[in-house]
Amino acid sequence: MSDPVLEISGLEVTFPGLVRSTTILRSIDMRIDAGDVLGLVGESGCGKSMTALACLGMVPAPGSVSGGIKVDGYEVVGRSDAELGAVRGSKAAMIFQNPMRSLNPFFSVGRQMTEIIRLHRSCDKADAYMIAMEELTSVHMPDPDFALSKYPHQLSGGQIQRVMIALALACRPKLLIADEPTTALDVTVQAQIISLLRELADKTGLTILFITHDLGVVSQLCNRVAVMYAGRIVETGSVEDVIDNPRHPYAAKLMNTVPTIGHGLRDLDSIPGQVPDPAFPPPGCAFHDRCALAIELCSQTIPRTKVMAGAHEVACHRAGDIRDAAKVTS
Ligand SMILES: Nc1ncnc2c1ncn2[C@@H]1O[C@H](COP(=O)(O)OP(=O)(O)OP(=O)(O)O)[C@@H](O)[C@H]1O
Repeated sequence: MSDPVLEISGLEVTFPGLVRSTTILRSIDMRIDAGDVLGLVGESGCGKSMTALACLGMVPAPGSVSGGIKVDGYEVVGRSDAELGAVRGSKAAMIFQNPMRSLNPFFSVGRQMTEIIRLHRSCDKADAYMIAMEELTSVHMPDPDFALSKYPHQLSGGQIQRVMIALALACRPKLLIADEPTTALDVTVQAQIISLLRELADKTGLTILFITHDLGVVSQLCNRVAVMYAGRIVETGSVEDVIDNPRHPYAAKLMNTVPTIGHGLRDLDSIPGQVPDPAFPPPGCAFHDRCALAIELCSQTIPRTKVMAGAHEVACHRAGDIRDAAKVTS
């Protein structure tokens, strides 16, 4: 088995508070192999973005990080900002929901792209411009020369997201982290960006950690899924394992009872009850008070992760019973 592109082990992220500290991420283990596209899903506030930020050593102060995060073999936890320069861009690059915020409105797209490319590829201005043109062509920007001459506000949301993907790829990262990169785009443009990412994964073997609320996108784009709940990974497996045969009651709820919205893609924010406040985590399994299958043990003991079959892993005391439960709760 080849070395993973991303290997997270025992990751915890904690923020100090006036009265008590709050642990946002708990015992996260995750592995992404070369060429995998892993969808990280879960309700709002469960810790998806914080996991992504931790991978680039970008947890905001005063958060503290413990555990291990290896990106292409390089340990991220405990590194200084200067050392993390070796990871950001060249080992892992990130694209965000609001790409406009990542660019400076006062400089042309061309100037910003060439400066960043020169920083990572040690080349002169003319070569950086050629690389920018090539990368914009590879993300199907209609007129790359024209796009490079424009200021960010003169391009559409979809075009700016293509610029950000091109910029990320120009640095030749091993891992692309995409944090809800299509949420702010209209449906047609969303579909174009998803199909572009799928094409890049197929053609170049790009490894992607894709954060989303949208299970339709997971089915189209990803080959693996990790489901997060209240700062923990509760189920991981292939798309077929997790979407067609979920074993955690939370994942089963997401996959079976979530209504279809507008354009036919399913959104996650509709399970009755609420994700617990991370400052006051319930004892035992954090999902037990929303779970139709909970037994006494669930309110007492945090379930360990069990391997169901192959790479399908579930952290639930009732994981063995969930095939029937999924039918009951749907
Ligand atoms: N800078 C911060 N300081 C303290 N707590 C934070 C900070 N940023 C996020 N959190 C908390 O961390 C938890 C996880 O947030 P995160 O943004 O990772 O969730 P998410 O799953 O990405 O949600 P969404 O889908 O809405 O983006 C939340 O409870 C949030 O309030």
